[in-house]
Amino acid sequence: MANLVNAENIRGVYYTGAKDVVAVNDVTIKINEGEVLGLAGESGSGKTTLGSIISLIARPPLHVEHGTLEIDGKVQQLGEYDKIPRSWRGAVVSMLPQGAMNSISPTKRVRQLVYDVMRSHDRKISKDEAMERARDRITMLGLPPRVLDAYPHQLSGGMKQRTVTIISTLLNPRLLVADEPTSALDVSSQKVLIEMLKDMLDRRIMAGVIFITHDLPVLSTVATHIAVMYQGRVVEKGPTDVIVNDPHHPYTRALMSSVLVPEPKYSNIRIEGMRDFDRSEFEAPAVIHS
Ligand SMILES: Nc1ncnc2c1ncn2[C@@H]1O[C@H](COP(=O)(O)OP(=O)(O)OP(=O)(O)O)[C@@H](O)[C@H]1O
Repeated sequence: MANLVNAENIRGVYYTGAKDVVAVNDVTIKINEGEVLGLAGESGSGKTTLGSIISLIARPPLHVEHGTLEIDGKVQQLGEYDKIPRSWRGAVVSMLPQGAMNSISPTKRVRQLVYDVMRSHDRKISKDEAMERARDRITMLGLPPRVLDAYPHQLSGGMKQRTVTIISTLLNPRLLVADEPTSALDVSSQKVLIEMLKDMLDRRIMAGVIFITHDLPVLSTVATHIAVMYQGRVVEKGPTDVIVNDPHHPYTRALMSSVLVPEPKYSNIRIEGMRDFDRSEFEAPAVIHS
């Protein structure tokens, strides 16, 4: 499969005024076309920070000290003094932030949100054209066109999340970074959203996805590959079945054994809290499976 994304040597630090927090520490990840890379790791391990840097939306107090992002062979330096072309945001890489469905303006109908997104990229687009394109996309992905006329509160949680996902990909980004898109949904709405994301990939609406979640069972159904983060670093990365069934790094093994709905291989293992471990154990070198 063709290479889609090379994100290399990314270092992101929060300058807090007191002690700086190194949230992403020299991380390199690669994604091929058609892949869903799941980012896993405990709270605070740096998943959201890495996602925001790759989506080009890092803002102070977060500073990108260095890193490069290559998408489809085009290279962009990510350092804070490097100018990022407007055309990359939303159109080359788009982020669906955590809680997006609850942060959309309650006073705007979906059609207005759609127009705002389309217009941010193409100042000349008419309302009619924006609506026509959105209606086509919404219908193609199995939602009723009436969602365009709805206010956010009129949609169910699952419908709202599917709608914001569609809006965030209206510009056909090459890469979608979705941060905890399923965490506020019930199990059946999670399933529908995951099916829609897969459908969008099949239809080439986007060419690859970074899917950030705490939820390892969800990740094993959606991700083709998983990268496990621990204290700002990727400690293990590989195909999903290898990470789930044969993890090598001690932290990945601990993370997998903490899953409450374990894979068969883990069903007889005592569930161990992360606090039972000596953290120095996790300082083992990163394991990258091809
Ligand atoms: N605005 C901020 N200022 C200072 N430190 C921050 C800020 N935002 C995040 N951090 C710190 O950066 C580190 C990485 O946080 P991040 O939110 O990226 O982790 P995460 O793995 O996404 O966690 P979660 O799963 O809880 O969202 C943590 O130590 C966090 O406390």
